[in-house]
Amino acid sequence: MTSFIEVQNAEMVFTTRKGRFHALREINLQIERGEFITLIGHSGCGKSTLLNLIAGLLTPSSGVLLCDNREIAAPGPERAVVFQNHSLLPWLTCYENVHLGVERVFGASESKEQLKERTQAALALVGMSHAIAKRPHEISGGMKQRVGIARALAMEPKVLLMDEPFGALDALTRAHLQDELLKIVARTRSTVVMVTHDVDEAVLLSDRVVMMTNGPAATIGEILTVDLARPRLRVELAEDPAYVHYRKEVLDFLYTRHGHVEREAA
Ligand SMILES: Nc1ncnc2c1ncn2[C@@H]1O[C@H](COP(=O)(O)OP(=O)(O)OP(=O)(O)O)[C@@H](O)[C@H]1O
Repeated sequence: MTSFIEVQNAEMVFTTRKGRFHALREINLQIERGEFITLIGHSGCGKSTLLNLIAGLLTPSSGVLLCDNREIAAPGPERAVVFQNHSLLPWLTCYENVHLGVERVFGASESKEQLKERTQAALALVGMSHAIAKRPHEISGGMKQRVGIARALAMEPKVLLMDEPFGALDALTRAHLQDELLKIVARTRSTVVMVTHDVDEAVLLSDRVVMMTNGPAATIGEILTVDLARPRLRVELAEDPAYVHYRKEVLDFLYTRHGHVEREAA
């Protein structure tokens, strides 16, 4: 039986002005429904490339990707993407930004009232009901990111793909949104694949941490299963020996076994 998401022998070779660049090699990954997966690795190793392959924004040079037994050949509403820098349309209100996605997915099958309810419910889920009439420039970075998450969730995607969604935020806002995301995902039971640079974020959120080797021709080095009970509370976890152990495993992989090439050369 195949898993919910299957990446089978995926290779990614980019054609650049300087020639061919082999970004990813032999990527094999199985993700089950409802799993929270993070992709971690040094800058430039190919995390976003792998996420974009799953999103259908890129096509692999060879290999196959499947979602729910169908080949991923293009982007689709069942795989919503949240980027690091929110991608809200600046001339639309928060409500309109979310409604746009809702209309695209459910516009043909549901009434205007139902679309409105979906939009309002998604904004309520991320605690943004108070700002529905505001435009992106009138709200903070953390709030914009929440609206971006609301837009993605409102489309009821089977998979939520997130590329460093909290990377541009200050530490406190980031921690707050991580906690919110944990609660939302517990409610929606979404399957999530998230790119991160942050070891604590990876361990706190994930069922499995996919650790990538350095590029070029990067691949999956190791996969760490994080067997910590949910709900997870960051303050309690900080001193939990199991959490400390998982964190060290990821740090060892990144800085001992696969230290960044630039540092090694130095
Ligand atoms: N469209 C493209 N054309 C050519 N090379 C590309 C393209 N997209 C990515 N690359 C190269 O592929 C490699 C992997 O890039 P990618 O953005 O996936 O890495 P990343 O791990 O997400 O990096 P970061 O953590 O810095 O965001 C890099 O060397 C990058 O320069």
